[in-house]
Amino acid sequence: MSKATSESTTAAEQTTTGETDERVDPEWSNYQFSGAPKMAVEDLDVYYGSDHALDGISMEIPERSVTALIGPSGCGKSTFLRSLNRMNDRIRSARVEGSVRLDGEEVYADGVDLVELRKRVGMVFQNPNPFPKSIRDNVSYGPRKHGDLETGLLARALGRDDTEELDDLVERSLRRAAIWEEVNDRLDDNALGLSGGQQQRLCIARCLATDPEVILMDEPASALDPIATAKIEDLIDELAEEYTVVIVTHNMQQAARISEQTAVFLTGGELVEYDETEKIFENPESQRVEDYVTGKFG
Ligand SMILES: Nc1ncnc2c1ncn2[C@@H]1O[C@H](COP(=O)(O)OP(=O)(O)OP(=O)(O)O)[C@@H](O)[C@H]1O
Repeated sequence: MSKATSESTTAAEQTTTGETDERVDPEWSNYQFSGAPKMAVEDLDVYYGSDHALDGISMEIPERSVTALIGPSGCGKSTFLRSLNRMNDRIRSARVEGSVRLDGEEVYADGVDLVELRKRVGMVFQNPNPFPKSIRDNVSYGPRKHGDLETGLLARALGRDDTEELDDLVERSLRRAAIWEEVNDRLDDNALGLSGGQQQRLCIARCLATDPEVILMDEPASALDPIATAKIEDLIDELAEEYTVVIVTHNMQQAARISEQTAVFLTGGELVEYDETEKIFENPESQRVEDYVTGKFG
């Protein structure tokens, strides 16, 4: 079945990597939704040295929903995710051109406070990465580091002690991350003693503790077993009531289960199609996307 029926979109020779000269129609990624976008990306190019990793990406991300990014290995999903909160700035060879806006404000403008940006746009990585500290200290790490909450001898000596607020924040964040019931009797235990799935929910709690508006997730369940994965998926579903979630996943069933809209990146760092998840999986416009989601390559 070919979806590329117009003259201009005829799919050409398909290789096993999905490379083809099928023209990418900008209409295929012009996903329309109601309300203002939480994030808006326009003509985004990212280079690593002379390698062109993302090629002219434009897409808008609706708030309080789950947006999935899918595509074969190396097509630029993680690069795109990192460009949303300027994590690519940490990579020496990376160069970013184009625009990313958060609530209409340019993320790449001069003078943007990167700490503040990454508080508003938090990130959860593929492998759970708790600090070798207590569960409590892991969750409260961000607010303490940023000086939002202070505890301890020095703080008390200076007449400031936010221990109660901190305890509240730890409980609230662990509850929101659906792990409170499992750890509330051992908050002072080392986080490395938790299972992989618990560690990942703890990392989500740590991210929530800085009160983000957008949560970027880079394959957050790929290192977990099916039961732990199901818990993370349920959690993502709940989080989307309050937060804007953008998730990279290799697992297409997962994208289909948890996201409202899906963006498909293909070889060469192109955004080929972006639409409601159901449309992407059941009736995509692009032949290459159809071949990818039906498992013909990738
Ligand atoms: N730190 C880096 N330095 C140089 N090149 C990089 C770096 N990170 C990614 N790249 C290159 O950029 C391209 C896109 O990589 P990226 O990791 O964004 O893709 P991806 O779709 O997330 O892949 P995967 O699914 O395998 O994680 C690849 O060619 C990759 O080799």
